[in-house]
Amino acid sequence: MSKIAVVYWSGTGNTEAMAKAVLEGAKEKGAEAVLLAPDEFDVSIMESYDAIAFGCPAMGAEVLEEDEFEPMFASCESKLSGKRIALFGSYGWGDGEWMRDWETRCKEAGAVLICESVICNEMPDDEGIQSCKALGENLGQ
Ligand SMILES: Cc1cc2nc3c(=O)[nH]c(=O)nc-3n(C[C@H](O)[C@H](O)[C@H](O)COP(=O)(O)O)c2cc1C
Repeated sequence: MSKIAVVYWSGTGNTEAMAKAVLEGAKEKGAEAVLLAPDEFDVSIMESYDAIAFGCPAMGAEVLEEDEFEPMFASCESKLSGKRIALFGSYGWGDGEWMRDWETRCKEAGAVLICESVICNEMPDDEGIQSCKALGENLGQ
């Protein structure tokens, strides 16, 4: 059984709704999957997961949330090489620049992005939830 971590930050619940759908998708594929906040995850436990979904909304000016998520993610970055990951998050008024920059960062760290990232404008609609579930299924199989 594969072990999946869904590590996310959410200020107003939009990315949280996405994370829950990712979790559901991974579990439906038989994976042992857990939802974790940034303070429950760091590089020291990264190795114990077969794959990781990272979720964070666009914050600041097209960046990851800076107080909790960014330090956690930065600590993992040096160990991302070869790691199977997927990214998701909600945004407001932008065009997804934060996600493009985040993907570039992951690729430069050598991570294996196993599927397309999922971005949703504010609260995910049904289609967004289905895309998040599919992301979880990809990770879980
Ligand atoms: C401080 C702050 C900064 C934000 N910066 C951006 C941004 O740069 N680009 C964007 O598209 N949305 C931005 N947003 C909008 C959020 O990404 C959007 O509301 C998202 O749905 C929040 O997700 P959450 O409910 O998971 O916290 C910002 C929101 C806040 C509160």
